[in-house]
Amino acid sequence: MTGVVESVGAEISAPTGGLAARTTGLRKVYGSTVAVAGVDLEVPRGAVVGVLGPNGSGKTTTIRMLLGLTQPTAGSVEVLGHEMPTHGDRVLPRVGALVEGPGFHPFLSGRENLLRCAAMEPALDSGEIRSAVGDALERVGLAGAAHRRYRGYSLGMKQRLGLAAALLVARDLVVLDEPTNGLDPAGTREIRRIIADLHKVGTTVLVSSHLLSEVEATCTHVAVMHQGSLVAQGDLATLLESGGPHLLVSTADVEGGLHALRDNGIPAREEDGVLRVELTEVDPPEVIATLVHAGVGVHEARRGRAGLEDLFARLTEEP
Ligand SMILES: Nc1ncnc2c1ncn2[C@@H]1O[C@H](COP(=O)(O)OP(=O)(O)OP(=O)(O)O)[C@@H](O)[C@H]1O
Repeated sequence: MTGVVESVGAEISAPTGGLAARTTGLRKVYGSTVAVAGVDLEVPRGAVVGVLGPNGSGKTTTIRMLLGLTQPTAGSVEVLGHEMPTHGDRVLPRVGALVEGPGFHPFLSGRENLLRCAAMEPALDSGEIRSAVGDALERVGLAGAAHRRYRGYSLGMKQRLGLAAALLVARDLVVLDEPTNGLDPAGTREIRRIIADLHKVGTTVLVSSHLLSEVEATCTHVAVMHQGSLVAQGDLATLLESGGPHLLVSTADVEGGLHALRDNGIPAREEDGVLRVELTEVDPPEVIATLVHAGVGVHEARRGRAGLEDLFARLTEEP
């Protein structure tokens, strides 16, 4: 995966309805394959939205259509208040993107490639190009390897260069397709930090991932894709709780715990060797007090977050 940045002409206009991007009935069909099956995606302004889904669920195709890189079979796309791809020339300079596809010259160095990208950024004067490139290389941790040919870069270094290109100038929206692909744990942490920094300054970020843990660590909102469809979207906290808040209690005496809770009118069941207590009518202190009072030792009690985890497990378990 290599990076490519979209550019040209900077201008600010407020997107409608507090959304930085929106798709309506977005669909893409390749022959007999329905890659994207009518997606209504909403990307709130200022949010970090994680597009989550197993391989082949349509994340990249959706992102490519959002950026005007792939023509939809049906449906519409609005980015920063403008129809895409019709108004791509107005919108794309304000959008930094790291997406799959060829973008860099194999025989040029990382720095030379980035200088070429920077020369196409309308927001950069020629006098600002060198320092913008230097800053971007520093920011993604590639300054030390900037003189080396792109051809010899590892996947992780290619990812970093793509990200550097996306961050050459301040953007209103940054779109990252699987940005941690090929990165080691330290590189993954750096990407998280960069996303957090973008969020702090109010940049909207749309980032795809097939890892729930990745999305949980970085995103304020999530959109879950499965077989081309959007099966859930919303703010992360709400989705995580959507299966109903519950408490998972580890104890050596599960049977005793079940009796103690049920005797006190607290519905509970065993789940994978621990007690699961729905928190609709009781709160965690009451559950723990009931168990302790009955002489059932509590090793650990934690809030379960069934909604998104269950949903995502169901998606990823399918062949
Ligand atoms: N250019 C293409 N031609 C034919 N089929 C395609 C093309 N691009 C994507 N597809 C198919 O569309 C479906 C969705 O692919 P897409 O790359 O959007 O999924 P994804 O969720 O991004 O997967 P991954 O996590 O593996 O990148 C897949 O079945 C894929 O094989």
